[in-house]
Amino acid sequence: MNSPALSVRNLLRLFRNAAEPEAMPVGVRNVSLEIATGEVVGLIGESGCGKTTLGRCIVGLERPDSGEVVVGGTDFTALSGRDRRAFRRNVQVVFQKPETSLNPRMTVARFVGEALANFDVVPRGARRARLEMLAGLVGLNADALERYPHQLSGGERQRVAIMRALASEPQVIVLDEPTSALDVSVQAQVLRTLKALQAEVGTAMLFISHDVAVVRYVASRVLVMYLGVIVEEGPADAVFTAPSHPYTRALLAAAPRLKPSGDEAPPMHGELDLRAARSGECPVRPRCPLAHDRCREAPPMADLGDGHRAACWLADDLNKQSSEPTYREKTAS
Ligand SMILES: Nc1ncnc2c1ncn2[C@@H]1O[C@H](COP(=O)(O)OP(=O)(O)OP(=O)(O)O)[C@@H](O)[C@H]1O
Repeated sequence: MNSPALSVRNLLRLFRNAAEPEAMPVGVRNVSLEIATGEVVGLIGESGCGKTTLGRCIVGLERPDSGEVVVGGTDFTALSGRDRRAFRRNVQVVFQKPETSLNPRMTVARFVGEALANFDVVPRGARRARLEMLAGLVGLNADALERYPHQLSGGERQRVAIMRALASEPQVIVLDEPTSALDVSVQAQVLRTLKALQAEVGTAMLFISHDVAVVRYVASRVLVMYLGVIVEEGPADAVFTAPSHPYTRALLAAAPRLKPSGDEAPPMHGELDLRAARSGECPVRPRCPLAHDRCREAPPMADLGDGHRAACWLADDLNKQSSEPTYREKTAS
């Protein structure tokens, strides 16, 4: 990879539950990742596994306990005050509900124009042309620029949020479940726009979703998170066609639109439960249908080639097994 647009190193952000002081704290545990310019990386995992916390640390809404978030060579976590605020132009976020970021009293032109002015992106006289260009990029008509949020549909509002995120020409955009609140047909349109944007603007994107089918559509690389750690990562094709961690296999098997018809991927036992996890062990052990004695020791990331890695003692075997034609046919969407 050329020098990455985003490099997260050993990021730690844990929350303790005051009511259960002996339980393992929840959050993000020593996560490292890189995203290249123009790359869309998907982050999948069950609700509560730490996806949003990681995204919030990357965009500076949450301060990590330790670790680095390096964007264009600068460690964002080391900045404070005015430097930190100014640096925000490089890392933008799009949330699930655009209502949480749009200003109901501002037209689209004013709302997005504010970002152009705040970050001094283009001279005042060039702002209107830039707004029209940005509207075109996200698939909005120029007349939408004069509307207020309540005059737009849900899909249009999300396009405005994406437009505002793009306005400051960031190096990285974190999209946290950006299409989960939209109707399925609108979701598809917004996803197509995001894919087109990837080719056009070259911003690095971290696309967070619990919907593995959506991630499969937009991302070229995928990270799978479990209780705050990355348990599998790699090119989307490799992870989706040859999942090599029991958790990834269970996650894909449970996805309505990717479900294999066979029983090659046994489901995880029970719910995500941190109280069952023991430090030093494989975090998935209490729920893993393939758990064995060795899993009392946390497995290292096994290198499966081409950047595909999985933290499981059985990763090589699972990789071979799920690369077999029968499994691949069944998991093809
Ligand atoms: N400010 C906070 N204080 C205490 N606990 C928190 C805080 N923020 C997050 N958590 C806990 O950290 C864990 C991870 O939450 P997070 O929202 O990052 O997960 P997620 O994978 O994004 O889930 P979801 O898809 O439901 O948003 C959860 O157990 C959550 O309750």
